[in-house]
Amino acid sequence: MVSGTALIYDEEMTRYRLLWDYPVCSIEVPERLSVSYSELQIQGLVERCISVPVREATEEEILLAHSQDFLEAIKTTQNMDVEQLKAFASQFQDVYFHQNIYHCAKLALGATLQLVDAVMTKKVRNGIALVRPPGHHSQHSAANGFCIFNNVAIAALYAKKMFDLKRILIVDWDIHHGQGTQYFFEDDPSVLYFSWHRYENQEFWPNLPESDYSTVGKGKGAGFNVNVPWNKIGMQNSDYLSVFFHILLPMAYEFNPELVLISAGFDSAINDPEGKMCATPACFAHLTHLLMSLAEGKICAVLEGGYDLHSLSHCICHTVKAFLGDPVPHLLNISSPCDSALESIQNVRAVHQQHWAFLRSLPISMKHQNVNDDKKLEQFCNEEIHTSSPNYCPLPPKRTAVALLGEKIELPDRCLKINLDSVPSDEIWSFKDSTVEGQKDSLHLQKNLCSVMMKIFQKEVQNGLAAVPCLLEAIKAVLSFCTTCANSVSRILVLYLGDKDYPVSLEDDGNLLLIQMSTKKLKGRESKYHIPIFLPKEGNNVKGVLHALFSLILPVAYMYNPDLVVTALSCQSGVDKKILNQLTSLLQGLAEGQLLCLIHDPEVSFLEDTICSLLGDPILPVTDGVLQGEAIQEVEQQRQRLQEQWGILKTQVTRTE
Ligand SMILES: NCCCNCCCCCC(=O)CS
Ligand SMILES: [Zn+2]
Repeated sequence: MVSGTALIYDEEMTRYRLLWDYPVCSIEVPERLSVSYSELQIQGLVERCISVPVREATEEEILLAHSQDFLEAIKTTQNMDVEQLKAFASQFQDVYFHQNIYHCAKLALGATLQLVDAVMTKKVRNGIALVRPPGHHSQHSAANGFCIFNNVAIAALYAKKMFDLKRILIVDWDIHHGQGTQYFFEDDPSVLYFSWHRYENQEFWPNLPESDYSTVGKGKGAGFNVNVPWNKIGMQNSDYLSVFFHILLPMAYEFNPELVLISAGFDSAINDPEGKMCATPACFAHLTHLLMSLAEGKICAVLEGGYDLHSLSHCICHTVKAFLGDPVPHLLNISSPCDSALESIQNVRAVHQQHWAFLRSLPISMKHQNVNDDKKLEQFCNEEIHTSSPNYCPLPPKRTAVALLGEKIELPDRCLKINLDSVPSDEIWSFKDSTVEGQKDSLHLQKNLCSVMMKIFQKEVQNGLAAVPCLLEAIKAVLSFCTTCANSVSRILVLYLGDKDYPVSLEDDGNLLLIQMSTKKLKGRESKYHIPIFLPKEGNNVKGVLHALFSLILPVAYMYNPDLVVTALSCQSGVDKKILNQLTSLLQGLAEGQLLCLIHDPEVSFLEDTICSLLGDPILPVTDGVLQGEAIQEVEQQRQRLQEQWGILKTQVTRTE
């Protein structure tokens, strides 16, 4: 199983800087790399990564994207004096040159390609290249916006050529539009380019009409270029997560990429002088985590922008920790996106409706700019960053406590087996679903669940799994355990996949959120904290689980912000096992990864897959990501109904007044 996170950095890339007075470019300083790298060292992350050396890109690699003339021109900067460098720079927009910048641009590109090689040849699972100059603004024959060679665009072209890839996703979360990258792949359906960027109705740099949501790609590439404009500053974690849930993730799963490249610019984080946004460094741990279930975890993050050294270095550390599989921190106060963000989300979904199955059958209208929610006018954000850099502390080993498996499977040694007392293993399987036979059995059940949960709460393990005779019994046992023994747990999210009517206790005090996915319409009383989701069965397969996951379950779960997540699944539920593994993997972004999986009447193969998901191993992609009409309608109706209580579910501006 592929593991390991590559960290690619060389201090040679700090050896160029601005040599004359050019205010627009003064923020792009060498310290961006050196400060970030030293923060990685302080947090003990350098030694946890696999160091991969940089190399110079070859001319052939540069020419994958750039013209020969452009390359020859850049070469000449090596022998220029400052006046000549200044004159040379004036032919391009917002970019400066230095005698050593050509060398560093070759190293930045070489580092990027080294990362692609390491991931594609399975030396590592994922990784990050800390490079400068950045790349996503540079074009066939033009340097632009601090960028010389387009590192990520060439990485995609290189990966297609060297590894014969057919589907590559580029996620550009930098706060500037990577127009250079867009131009390279506008008519190419094999590269899905996604970018959000500060736009302010074309008032913000690079002030291009083609950066708006209406640019969806050309010809065969139509639908494979996705622009999400931020028309106000001050966007927060909720705005960023909403775009992932309601636009990027459904598209990414439908596209099913073989490789994910991130144009990882962190000028989209709080306190950045360019972005003036409010998303916290911890948010980038979640953005990273949410992408890690794609492409069997093959992700290459390449640094683009990011100019506040403190914010930048903490964002990079959060990204690396997520890559390493560390628990991702709680995000507080997730709620409805602001109206301006909703307007952008609505418009992106409207123009892409014809290109993506998950949107096709929805009633989405265009919404033109007339929103003026001044909430985003404030220059600075109301939440200071929680960047008290965690003092260096080794995390508990990523272990999974497993109970009640009998002898059917031998567990990976990374698991902690809860030894059963003297109950002979064959008896364990004797439980019937309807009732738990005899007092002994339910007592036995309780004891085993308690031991798994104790280990989770004592942080001896990250998460746990228990094969149980009856899901409803087990859920009740878990809840009673938490109320009695674990006072640190005040909010529990239970995701129950089954048809039994769960006896919802009357009090809706919010310390239990039950989301139940069922293939039959549940008559149970629905309330804010009891969400029944009906998913029609087609043949023996339940469709729309992924759609429900992105449109409903994850957004509500993030807004609820539980201390513990419990999944209660039954193998007979008719849900594709690969989808259940995606669900198990994605839900680990909540509750700092404290997840307990209850499985009824498990099949061995499913147990093994679930354990792999819990251990953070790469999971298989879902091939039939294309969703079905009816299921989408059902989920859409639930979303419409719940969005008043769970604002994160909104996907369009609702005129309340
Ligand atoms: N401050 C408002 C003016 C905007 N100046 C933009 C300068 C180019 C930025 C390029 C960049 O950051 C690469 S990620
Ligand atoms: Zn940028």
